[in-house]
Amino acid sequence: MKRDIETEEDVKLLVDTFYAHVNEDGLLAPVFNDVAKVNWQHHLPVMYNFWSSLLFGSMAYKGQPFPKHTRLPIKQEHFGRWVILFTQTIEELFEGVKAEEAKYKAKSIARIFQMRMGLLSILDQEPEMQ
Ligand code: HEM
Repeated sequence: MKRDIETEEDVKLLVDTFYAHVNEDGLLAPVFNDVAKVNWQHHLPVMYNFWSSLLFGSMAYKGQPFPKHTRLPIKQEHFGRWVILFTQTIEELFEGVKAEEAKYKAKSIARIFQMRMGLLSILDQEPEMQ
């Protein structure tokens, strides 16, 4: 039986596994590596802090995520894939209340980003992302 997300080590495993999947994905990997030229040694610890703040209220993340995304060439299909990979990663590794919370928060933030980028209207049905 799988465990829930309980420790900082669990968050690290979640983030590392998720971005490993992102890096194998034909749609998302080029955005991170070719367009944004992400420095993974920098980005991964930022994402540990982000998810630790969201799930455990650690307050370790102090940034503003949205502006980092506005100039990326990303559309609904990219967000859809991001959410699928994130959901699959959680389900691969964990189960429980925090695991459900992480999936829900990821979906909600993806939806808010898309609305702010004009990719999704408040009236749109939630796309099938499961
Ligand atoms: C199509 C989907 C997405 C793509 C392609 C994408 C790509 C990126 C890129 C390229 C960066 C900048 C990394 C760097 O240069 O250091 C970034 C940062 C970040 N992204 Fe995303 N992202 C996506 C969706 C999301 C979603 C849904 C969330 C939240 C649930 C999220 C949270 C963040 C956070 C917290 C940062 C760090 C911002 C900072 O440096 O403070 N991203 N993302």
